[in-house]
Amino acid sequence: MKIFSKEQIYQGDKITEERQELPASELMERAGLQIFNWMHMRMQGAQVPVHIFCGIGNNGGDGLVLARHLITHGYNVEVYVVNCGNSRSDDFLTAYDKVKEVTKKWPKLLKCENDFPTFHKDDIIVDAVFGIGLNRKIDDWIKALFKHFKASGAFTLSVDIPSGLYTDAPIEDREGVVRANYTLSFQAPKAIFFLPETAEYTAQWEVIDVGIDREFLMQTETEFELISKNEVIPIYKPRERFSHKGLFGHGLIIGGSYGKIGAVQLASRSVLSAGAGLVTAYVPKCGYLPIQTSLPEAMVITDEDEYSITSIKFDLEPTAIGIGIGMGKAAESFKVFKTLLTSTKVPMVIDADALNMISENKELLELVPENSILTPHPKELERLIGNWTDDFDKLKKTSEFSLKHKVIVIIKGANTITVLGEKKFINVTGNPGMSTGGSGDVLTGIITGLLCQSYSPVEASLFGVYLHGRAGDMALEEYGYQSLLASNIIDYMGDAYIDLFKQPEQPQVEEAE
Ligand SMILES: NC(=O)C1=CN([C@@H]2O[C@H](COP(=O)(O)OP(=O)(O)OC[C@H]3O[C@@H](n4cnc5c(N)ncnc54)[C@H](O)[C@@H]3O)[C@@H](O)[C@H]2O)[C@H](O)CC1
Ligand SMILES: [K+]
Repeated sequence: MKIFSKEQIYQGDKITEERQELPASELMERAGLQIFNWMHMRMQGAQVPVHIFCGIGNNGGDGLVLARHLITHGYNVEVYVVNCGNSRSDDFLTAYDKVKEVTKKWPKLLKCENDFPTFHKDDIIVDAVFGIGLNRKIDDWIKALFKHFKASGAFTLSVDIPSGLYTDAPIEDREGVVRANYTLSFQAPKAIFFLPETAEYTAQWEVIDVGIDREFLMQTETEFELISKNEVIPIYKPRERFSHKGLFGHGLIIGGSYGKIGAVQLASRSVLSAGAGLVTAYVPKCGYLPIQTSLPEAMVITDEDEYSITSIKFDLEPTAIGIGIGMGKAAESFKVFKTLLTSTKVPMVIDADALNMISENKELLELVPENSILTPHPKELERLIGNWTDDFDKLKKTSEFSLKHKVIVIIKGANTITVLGEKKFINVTGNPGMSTGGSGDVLTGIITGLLCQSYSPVEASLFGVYLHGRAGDMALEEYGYQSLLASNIIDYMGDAYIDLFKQPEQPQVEEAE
């Protein structure tokens, strides 16, 4: 799913109004009605007090349209206009007049803290103060209002985005942002719902379709894209009936050192669970027995050294290589890694200590083959690209790094982001149970396994990250957040594949009018 920028959203509105020949404020009418439908379906006429806080722009206008529908359907509604400026938008004013047509109880004007209403924790707050149009720091009394929302403990529903967030810039003051229990966002989610510094402001989100011009939506290229099942199904390569293991490639996992052989076992097993035909583990001698006994499906080649990798010599032709897991940074390991970078022609996933070796010897970057996949967690990323001031700065620097060195960077985290030049793909699967030792080794193995089956490096990255997270989500149901182990993620890879083609269960609730 595409994630549009603020400028693209405004442009989409304009194009839609022209092409569909819509009267002014029709999109706002659609937006407000859809939010009403969402609430009405859940509330079924319940008389819970609903407090709607409207700004003076179009986000506020959406709140006013919602208020009108709730009032005409007999809900218990209080409407407030948060008087944050003088320039009310035209559509806001139209929506305001229409509210006055349906009730004698006019919206209350809030100008300062003394005007704040009190509410109960069982009430509902609708936050329609600021949408994507926020363009400067908010006043202190509005910040106090948002703190007042939070202190009440009432369920807070944000319209489009939690007020106080910018769509394309970091937060200025963390207390000046509404904490939404739910956000109903128009046409597409916003990137800030997924970035580490801003995701916490909305516990859940849903997209509301306001009927923006389809052609515009299809043809507009976006910087961000959300990767969920719909996006990976077209990537999936089905198996032919008469296939054999020779068609699915031979993965080579290079890594391990004394005490860190398990990482290679996990990655090698993941290569096979992702569907590669064969896997070979290249480990120091001390890894021979553990891998042979714990993973009979794998072949093992050992280094000359007992404890670490000192010479990478093999006479097989791997289809893809995953390197760095548990490898350590011994001087000899560095030398052979450098040699491998110059000699290898097959696609490569570079992880863990291989990334750290690159960070400590930046000249290695010149040798990294084009389209290699780098899989850093945030600390490893910082060592690679330097520190950043905020999420936006981090993504900008990662894009520059990706463009300069022609590599794909997978920033691992709660919403793993795959960066390919300017483009950023945000993954939706995965859960905090996966923050456990070995989880990254599994990801490296899965992506290597997909590269073996002729998925392109971008496809393997997106599909691999998705499958890894999905398998983790399915494993969570059995093991729970605390007990989930990296090997459980591998156990659920089969289910993650099968789940790709399962139809979601249809909700049994009838739509309200
Ligand atoms: N396709 C869609 O997504 C649709 C979205 N809609 C809604 O419209 C808003 C965007 O509306 P806009 O009027 O451009 O901006 P806002 O309502 O977010 O408010 C801006 C408003 O407030 C002023 N302002 C900005 N920053 C501050 C500040 N710090 N302090 C005080 N005042 C501030 C600014 O000058 C404006 O006057 C979008 O989010 C949706 O909710 C459409 O209704 C339907 C189509
Ligand atoms: K809002």
